[in-house]
Amino acid sequence: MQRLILPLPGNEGFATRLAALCGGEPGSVETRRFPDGESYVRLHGDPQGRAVDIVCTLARPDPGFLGLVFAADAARDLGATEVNLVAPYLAYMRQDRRFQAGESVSSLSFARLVSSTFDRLLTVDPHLHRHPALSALYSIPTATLHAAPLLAGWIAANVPAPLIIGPDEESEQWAGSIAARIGAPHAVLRKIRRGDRQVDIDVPDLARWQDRTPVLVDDIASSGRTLVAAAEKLAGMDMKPPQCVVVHALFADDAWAQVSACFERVVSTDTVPHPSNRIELAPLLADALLRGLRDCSSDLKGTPR
Ligand SMILES: O=P(O)(O)OC[C@H]1O[C@H](OP(=O)(O)OP(=O)(O)O)[C@H](O)[C@@H]1O
Repeated sequence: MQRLILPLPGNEGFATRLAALCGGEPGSVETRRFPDGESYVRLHGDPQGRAVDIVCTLARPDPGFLGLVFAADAARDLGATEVNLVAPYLAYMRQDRRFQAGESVSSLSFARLVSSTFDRLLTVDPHLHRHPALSALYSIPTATLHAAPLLAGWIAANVPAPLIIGPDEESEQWAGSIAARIGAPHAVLRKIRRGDRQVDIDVPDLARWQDRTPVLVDDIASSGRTLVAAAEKLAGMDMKPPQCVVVHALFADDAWAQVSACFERVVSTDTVPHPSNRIELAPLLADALLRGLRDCSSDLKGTPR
């Protein structure tokens, strides 16, 4: 039986492409607020006897999260054989430990809530720096997809003679893998985060790459301070105008204006809808759904709830 693809509001475009690519039936989720502010949710599409994939990217997750839970519970009540969360961007991955006494470890709390609601989770490049895999946080099977090959393809097709640059030590994995795929050199900067919007960047000597176009690659652009600080340092080094490719285009508040002013071009994947989206990931996710969420990454294990 065809899968039922149910997008939460704002995810319709991605879900329509996904459904077309994996042969699923697109449905919809109607949401509104009752006068007292509580959430109303109604599914349009019949979950009875079929796998249901609820599509909801989790950028700015707080206002819609209860509606997402209600939609999943409704699909299960109405006979879905399994209820999966397709979250191209996965929220709450950065507060993954107690940095100061008394803080909540929101990564773990959020993972518990999602794991108690869904059977499986499919996502793209979760911000996993201190945990080896999503299975360290989530108790349901999780499938992780990686955008690096597509980022590499975009850079190879659009930027002649690139120098791939990761803004911090943790981005070595991205920068190294993208550079290796396209036969380009890469460099990694040093970042010290001093606060939510305070970042210091040190740049190594890049003089031997002055004939190349610097391309910053990162997983997330949120406040944009990492990218702005890196661009400011590069500007003082007589390099060619830099470009930037990110996976998850969160661009909080005025970040888009700040970042786009510092780079010749900024592009992103479509995990979060944004004017910078140029790299389409629906085919990657559709392929994962067609394979039954198998073989996406090593952390697809555990028992569906
Ligand atoms: O746009 P911004 O607000 O600068 O946020 C984006 C940056 O933050 C994340 O790393 P982070 O500095 O949080 O380091 P972490 O790997 O220790 O979480 C991410 O990998 C980006 O580099």
